[in-house]
Amino acid sequence: MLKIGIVGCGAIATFISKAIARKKVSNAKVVAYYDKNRHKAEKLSKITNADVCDSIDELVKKDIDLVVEAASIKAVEEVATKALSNNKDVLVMSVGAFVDKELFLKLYNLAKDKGRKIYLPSGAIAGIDAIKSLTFGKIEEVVLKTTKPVEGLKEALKDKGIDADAIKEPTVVFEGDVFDAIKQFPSNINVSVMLSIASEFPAKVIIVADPNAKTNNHEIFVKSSIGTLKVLIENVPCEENPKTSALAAYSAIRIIKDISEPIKIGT
Ligand SMILES: NC(=O)C1=CN([C@@H]2O[C@H](COP(=O)(O)OP(=O)(O)OC[C@H]3O[C@@H](n4cnc5c(N)ncnc54)[C@H](O)[C@@H]3O)[C@@H](O)[C@H]2O)C=CC1
Ligand SMILES: O=C([O-])CC(=O)C(=O)O
Repeated sequence: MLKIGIVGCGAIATFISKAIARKKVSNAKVVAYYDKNRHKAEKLSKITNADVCDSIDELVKKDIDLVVEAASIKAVEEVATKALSNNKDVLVMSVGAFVDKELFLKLYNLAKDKGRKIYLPSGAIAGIDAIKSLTFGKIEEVVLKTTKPVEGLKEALKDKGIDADAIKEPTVVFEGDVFDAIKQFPSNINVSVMLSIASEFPAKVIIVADPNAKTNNHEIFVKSSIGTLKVLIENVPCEENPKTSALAAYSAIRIIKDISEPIKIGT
């Protein structure tokens, strides 16, 4: 039985908790939660009967195998460092944190020293399996075009001084590299960092705010000497947090299932 601790008890943690409680993953159980808002952890503990912790330190000292970070980019360094130092594997949802190469190397080396694993789920995009394989050839171009309903981009647009309510037609609100994309849209474009890590190539990113969109769409283009990949995924947003696609949560659930079972399907 894979024992899990979850840091961050929002939309993704809710999906994971329900999937485990409903036995969609039968060889795993949630043992502990921590959220800076204790009330959110208490809500999820009612689903799984797991303990509610008062700190990350308390959670990583529990008898668990895997710590799931589903909180924020800012939380990743502390959660992953403490999990790995306490001999736990860690699954990171806020992959955008790894745009910081120093942090990536620090956690990579810590995991290596400790003999532990860092899991980065495909999240809200598809095609990571093929993109990883394409790195054995020469990658020439990586582009991500993300279109989201205006509502899902509202917070980030406000921070950029853009009035989301004034957007009446599909509008490009960002065009640039992955580094600026994740800085300006930290809760919307973790997928661009995932794509760049998988392809080992900095992605060009275009973000469109569409007042008529009902889904979070990600169009991926990767040109390489091995082949050209084009993927379009139209994701249903989570009710609890429309910025986040349900697929992102299900990709975490799928990794948990893969870790807990004797067979792993796909790359
Ligand atoms: N890799 C991917 O494809 C995707 C990644 N994400 C990222 O996954 C993370 C979780 O997403 P959601 O569940 O939708 O977010 P959410 O906003 O619904 O929930 C996050 C929870 O974490 C808590 N939290 C934030 N910082 C914390 C900290 N330092 N310590 C403890 N708790 C903390 C909040 O109180 C909240 O309850 C976010 O960073 C999000 O941007 C989201 C979608 C796709
Ligand atoms: O869930 C999505 O569609 C993508 C997302 O929010 C992210 O990558 O941060």
